[in-house]
Amino acid sequence: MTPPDFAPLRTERLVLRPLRAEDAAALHRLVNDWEVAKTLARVPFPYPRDLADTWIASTWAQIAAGEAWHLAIVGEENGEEVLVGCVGLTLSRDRSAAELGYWVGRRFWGHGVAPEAAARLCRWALAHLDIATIRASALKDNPRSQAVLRRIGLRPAGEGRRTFLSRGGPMPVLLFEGGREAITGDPVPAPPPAETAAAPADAKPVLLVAAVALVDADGRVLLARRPEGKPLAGLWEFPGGKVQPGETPEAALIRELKEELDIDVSAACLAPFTFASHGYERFHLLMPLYLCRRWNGAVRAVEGQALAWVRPQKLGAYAMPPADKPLVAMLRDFL
Ligand SMILES: Nc1nc2c([nH]c(=O)n2[C@@H]2O[C@H](COP(=O)(O)OP(=O)(O)OP(=O)(O)O)[C@@H](O)[C@H]2O)c(=O)[nH]1
Repeated sequence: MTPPDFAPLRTERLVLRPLRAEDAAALHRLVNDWEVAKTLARVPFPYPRDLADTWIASTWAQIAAGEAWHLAIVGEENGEEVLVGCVGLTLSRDRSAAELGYWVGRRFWGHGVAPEAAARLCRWALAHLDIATIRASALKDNPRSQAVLRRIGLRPAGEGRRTFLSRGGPMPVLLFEGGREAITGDPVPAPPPAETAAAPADAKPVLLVAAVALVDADGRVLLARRPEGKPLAGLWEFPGGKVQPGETPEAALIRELKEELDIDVSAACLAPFTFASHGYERFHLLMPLYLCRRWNGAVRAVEGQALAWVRPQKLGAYAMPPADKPLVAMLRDFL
């Protein structure tokens, strides 16, 4: 077997990449340490050397099957790549959630490696997999790991018991979970204009976003997937974006469609259809939705975002921001 094709994920200081057969010795050295093994559910102690080889091969099979992504966390020391730990996500049976796990070699503790690596993998997963939730657990006697989970945005979700191979039986754990809002952030509001300074302290700014349902000759609607790095990454939405100060919604759409999809649209081809008015946690979204059946140029994902032409009846199968739900129902009825 060979390592699967998986483009490494980079952070400021680390690279997350599939494990390699040559990592086995270093992996064994780091994980065959009671202080590390005692925090891990599926790791025996002592850890047999040949288990490292078997486990590495099993991670390749899981990535290839799209079931779990256990990656090496590597850093750089004196210009050389060094294995620091591992981070992984395993899909739940119904594939709607993934379980996060990680460990860091003792010599690398205290540098924020675990939150940096775990946050990166979670953001990747929410943007690229069809999951809505990330779950994790940490031993009750492991406050350091609990702090990591809180730091990446997961929230406490009760208590449970899990079998720990290293401890020889079930142990009490704290459960954590979080969705897109918690991990990739609530969409960030535009700063409120000066006139709203006198508004009540709890008033949310109103954010004006223009969006469009592009409809092709077969009656299919274009959805774009919010790319990694944006709030709510991984959700599917109608192309569009924030209306800038001094811009009309139509001008904003014409600009966004050129920037995001490389097509030219004229204001005359943007037919007002309906709007969304939705209270997010930190702002209120007001989003006119236009219909457009004519444009110049071939639709192209300029920002590398995934695109899908979707039949109206199939729109419900795509996870979309909560504001879009009523729009989808109206589109389905209309088209
Ligand atoms: N384009 C678009 N935005 C939507 C939809 N539904 C929805 O809630 N929104 C929200 O509207 C806001 C649009 O912001 P955006 O981040 O896409 O806008 P933008 O491209 O101008 O942002 P940027 O320049 O900051 O990257 C986000 O908060 C997004 O979650 C939708 O169907 N299409």
